[in-house]
This record gives sequence, C-alpha cells and structure tokens, in this order.
Amino acid sequence: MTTSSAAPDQHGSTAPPGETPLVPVGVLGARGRMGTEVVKAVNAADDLELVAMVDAGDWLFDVANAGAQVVVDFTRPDVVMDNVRFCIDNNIHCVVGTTGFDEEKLATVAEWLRPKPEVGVVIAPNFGIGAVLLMRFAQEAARFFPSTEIVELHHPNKVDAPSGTAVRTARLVAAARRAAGLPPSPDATTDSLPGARGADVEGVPVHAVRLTGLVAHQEVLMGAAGETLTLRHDSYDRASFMPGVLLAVREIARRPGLTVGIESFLGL
Ligand SMILES: NC(=O)C1=CN([C@@H]2O[C@H](COP(=O)(O)OP(=O)(O)OC[C@H]3O[C@@H](n4cnc5c(N)ncnc54)[C@H](O)[C@@H]3O)[C@@H](O)[C@H]2O)C=CC1
Ligand SMILES: O=C(O)C1=N[C@H](C(=O)O)C[C@H](O)C1
Repeated sequence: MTTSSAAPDQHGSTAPPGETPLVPVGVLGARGRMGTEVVKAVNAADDLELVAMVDAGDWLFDVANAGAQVVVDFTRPDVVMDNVRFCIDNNIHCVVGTTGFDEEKLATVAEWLRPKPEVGVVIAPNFGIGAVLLMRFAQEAARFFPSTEIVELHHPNKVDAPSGTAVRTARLVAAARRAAGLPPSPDATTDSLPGARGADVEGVPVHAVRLTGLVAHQEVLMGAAGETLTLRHDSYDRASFMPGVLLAVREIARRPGLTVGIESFLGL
C-alpha cells in the first residue's frame, strides 16, 4: 500500500512556489509498531511530506517512484540490508532504526556508500534521547567500577535478543573498560545452566527480559565495594523515539556517509 501526493517537482517537493520545500519521506515497515508512529510523526510535521508507506509484500520501488528523498526503516533485522542497499543505489538518504547490525553489516553499508558520496545513512539502535543519554552515562561511569552488567526489558513481540541498544551499550562499556585497563569483571561461576549468566558481549553480561505490558527498558548495573550505581531508562510509549527520528530525518541530507547512533546529531 502506498500513499503519494501530487507529483513532486525535480527537487522531490510538492510545496507551492516560494514556500520552503517539504522534505519527501518514505516509511518502510509502515504498518508496524514503530512504522505507524513514524507515519503519524511525519504527517504531523509541517516541514515533511509523507510520500510513500511500504510494508511486507508492497513494492519497494514505490519509495523511489514517489520521489522520497529520505526513507525511514523500521522493519526487521532479516530484511533491512536489502532495503538499505536499495535506498543507497537509488540515492535516497536512510534513517535506519531496525536493529541487528553487527560490525560486518556496518562495514558492508559503508562499502555500498563509497561510490555514493552524497548519500547519508544513519543507523541507530535507539532514537530515544533518554536512552542515548543512558548509553553515554554508562560509558562515562564504566571505568570506575570493577563490575558492570546490563538488563534489558522489552515487550514479548520483539524478535531479537539482546536488544540492539543493550549490545551497543555493552560495547561502549567494554571499550571504556579496556581503555582504563580494567581486568575482567570478577565472576567465580564454574557451574551454571545455559544462559544463566546472560549473553557475553565483549565481556559484559547482557540479560534480556520479555514481559507482557512492557515497551522498552534498560538498566546498567555497576558494582564496586560497598556500592552499586544503577542507571535506568524507560520508554513507556513509542512516541518517545520520534524526536530523535525526526531530528535524523531533518539532518541526514547534511551527513553524507555512514553515521552510527544519533549522538553526533545531539552534539554529544
Ligand atoms: N532504533 C530505535 O529507536 C528502535 C528500533 N526498533 C527496532 O525496529 C525494528 C521494528 O520494530 P517494531 O516496529 O516493533 O516491529 P514490527 O514487527 O511491529 O514492525 C516491522 C514491520 O516491518 C514490516 N516488514 C517486514 N518485512 C518488510 C519488508 N521487506 N519491507 C517493508 N516492511 C517489512 C512488517 O510487516 C512490520 O509491519 C526492530 O528491529 C526493533 O528492534 C524498535 C523501536 C525503537
Ligand atoms: O524492539 C523494540 O521495541 C526496541 N528495539 C530497539 C533495540 O533493539 O534496542 C530499541 C528499543 O529498545 C525498542
């Protein structure tokens, strides 16, 4: 299913002459939990124009035919790479929220962008500004604590575990610990059931909870003698991700190449 307004001009805009051109935006995963929020947010923005809504089984070409200059992808880890490749090949900037990106996939996207110096792609596991701040705070604090573990908690419809946010947080914490010369966190475990100590992400245990009634939550637990520092972020409504998504949609044309995370968009 797609929606598209009057045929865009050569700049992809349908704004009346003399007015600031609207940025034509396409949404992939448009009927999903996040995609429906993005559709609402783009429709409510007076400087953006929703020109294409694509979901499973729809024709991906519709985003190009509709003149989208920016595409937002909130689909699935197993399809997102095909979507990103299509957008890059068609000179369409990409704001990607879909998770599942490891270093290899990020390197592949960067390679696809090499012959396209004008195209911008931002891949962010979390567009929630509070979540981004949590990651930054955890990165800053990590070097002061012998032990760090992460607990992420999500709705039971999430297909991937651990969350992309938790994996990125763990990687940032692990890098900070390495830079500080910290030894591995103390752990005397020698006898455990599979999974009991969580997923090992560069030496940081990450535990995933799936619970009816939740949306998206994360705790970073940092331990030292006689104290624990607990950092927690809660997303109660997917509207919380929209300020970050719209910031990226508005900025991406000025950010050619691959950007991972929205920290630089926030001046962090
Ligand atoms: N970066 C961030 O801030 C956030 C990222 N996410 C991630 O976004 C992704 C989507 O999450 P949800 O919206 O909850 O999932 P969802 O399952 O509700 O939505 C995914 C949508 O993509 C559609 N889809 C599947 N294959 C497609 C294809 N080839 N082309 C177009 N559409 C296709 C599905 O039919 C579905 O409507 C997940 O990877 C999740 O981890 C979720 C929330 C925030
Ligand atoms: O699937 C979700 O809902 C979310 N996924 C992202 C992730 O995997 O980090 C972001 C947020 O946690 C919500």
